[in-house]
Amino acid sequence: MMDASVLRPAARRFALLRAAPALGIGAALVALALTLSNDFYLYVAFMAGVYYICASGMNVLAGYAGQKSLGQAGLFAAGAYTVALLTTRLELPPALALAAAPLVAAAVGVLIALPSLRVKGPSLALVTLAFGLVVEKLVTEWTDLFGGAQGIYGIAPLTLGDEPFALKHWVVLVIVLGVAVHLALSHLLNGRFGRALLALQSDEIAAECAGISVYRYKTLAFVLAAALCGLGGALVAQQNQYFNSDFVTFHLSVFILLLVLLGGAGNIYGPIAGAAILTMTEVFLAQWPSVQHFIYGAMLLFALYLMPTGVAGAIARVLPRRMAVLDGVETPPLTAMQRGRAEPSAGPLLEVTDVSKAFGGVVTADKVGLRLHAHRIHALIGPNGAGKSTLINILTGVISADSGTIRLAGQDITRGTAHARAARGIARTFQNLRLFGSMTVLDNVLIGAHARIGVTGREEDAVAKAKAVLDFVGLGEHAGALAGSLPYGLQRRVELARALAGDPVLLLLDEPAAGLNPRETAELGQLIKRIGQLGVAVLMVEHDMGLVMRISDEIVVLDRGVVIAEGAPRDIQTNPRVIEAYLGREDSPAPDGPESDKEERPC
Ligand SMILES: Nc1ncnc2c1ncn2[C@@H]1O[C@H](COP(=O)(O)OP(=O)(O)OP(=O)(O)O)[C@@H](O)[C@H]1O
Repeated sequence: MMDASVLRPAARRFALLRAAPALGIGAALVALALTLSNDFYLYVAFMAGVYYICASGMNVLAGYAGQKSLGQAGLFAAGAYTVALLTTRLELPPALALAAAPLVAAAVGVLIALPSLRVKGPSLALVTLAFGLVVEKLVTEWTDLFGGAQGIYGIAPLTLGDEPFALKHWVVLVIVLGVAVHLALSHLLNGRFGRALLALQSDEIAAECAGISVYRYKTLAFVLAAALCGLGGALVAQQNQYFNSDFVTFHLSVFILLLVLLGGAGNIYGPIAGAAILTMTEVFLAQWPSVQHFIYGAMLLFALYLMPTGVAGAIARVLPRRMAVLDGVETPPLTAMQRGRAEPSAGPLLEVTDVSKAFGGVVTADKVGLRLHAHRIHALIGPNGAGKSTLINILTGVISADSGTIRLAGQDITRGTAHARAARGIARTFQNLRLFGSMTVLDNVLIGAHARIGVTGREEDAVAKAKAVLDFVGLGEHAGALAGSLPYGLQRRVELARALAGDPVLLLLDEPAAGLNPRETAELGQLIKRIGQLGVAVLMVEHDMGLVMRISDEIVVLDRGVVIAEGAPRDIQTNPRVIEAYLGREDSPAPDGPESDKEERPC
């Protein structure tokens, strides 16, 4: 066994080793390009490189963040017209213009991100489609600036000495840029950033509650995709030394999306496969331009219906899966949550005062007051529809209260977003499981640690801590399994591990025993008690009265949004208001002690 700190130089060597194949292939491609003298082949290679650069950005947006944009032609145009206008109108140096192109496209990307953040799925496709059409119209009609179909001539290319770049130099440049983009994106996407994007694609609410700012990450994905598409456009404009509105078509937007979907969305190698296959297809179909659109449409349908993981995904399925787990790294047992070290005798960790919430005429929280303490297990019980889940949603920032205040460790968090509250140490599980099912158990837990890891955190430390959390909940051997493939009881534990991974000070559990058998419920009870002993304040919404009475230090009873009782389990069992609230409803069992857990309530 070795210590994680010993691993640092090894990890650096490992990173270099990971970069070696891309650098080697890049060097081989450069050597090959330098031997080529046929302009046609060189041009095909250049366009393959440009398509790869555009597709790799689109993969971040569509493949990882799940935002299928149909407006990339507009961003390609933003880059192309930037170099065109900067070099012809302002006569700026071509290298400076090329560097400016992705920045201008990124700024346009922010503009399209803003409306797109409010919509999803087909509506998102329509918003981005509209953007592409607006740009197409703009560059066609505003002839004074963009030259319309006549285009802009005399775009200054890059130079070598005093000579303009030959086609061979452009090919070398796109290979160098392609390798750099690949390495940068591999680094980004195979870590915290990529996990966050995949998480928000899978479930935005669960991602927010794990500490991920969905808004910020979606915007970043739009910006990256825009910058790389703009770079592609700029390269084409400078290499051609000409650009006109005929380049900016809906067809181009579909083509860029197809590069990703056919190659393999959400796979770092997808854009390489897409660019290789579609460049070849384009060359082949050049003799029959009339069937080009038909074939691309058919390929899009094929990719969407028959090969949802694309070519790279299909290849990955037959290759042995590489485990991200660092074997041999010592994982010290969890003895305390780093932030959950408040003394048991300290004041309340969470103070809820007069919180109210109504949906139309339904009042789900009516001046609710609550005080939760570190090291203690609190249960929130009440008949169906009492407002328990709503209160959990209010405390975690998933929905906002109409009035009242919430203070965590003395700080007002009433208006804080869900991800900001998660970053402050409020973690939760959900009544209906919200796992990232197609990701590994380890990745689910790492996503839970998103805010704690931070931008500067080291991946191997995060993995070591995630493994410690998995061992703590008894899932160590399942780290590499896909979360969605586990039996239901284990999936519930994965959600619990994800919540614990962020070092919470407060853990909110929404019906953690729902769907568990009696043995699993008993084990869960033990686990929750151990979590309390780590210094965490636990609030558990639960209908299994056996579990509630066995492990709770304090119980709060909610009925129709009103707190009708609070106290020790023994007091609650004999409280007449509580008995009346339960017995008044046919669908809810009365809280009559541990024996009642044989009567499991269907959820
Ligand atoms: N987003 C919403 N819009 C409208 N009504 C809602 C919304 N969320 C909850 N409600 C209503 O608020 C009431 C309380 O629901 P909530 O899910 O909080 O109750 P609960 O105590 O958790 O119930 P259960 O034990 O059955 O899960 C219900 O009448 C529900 O229909």
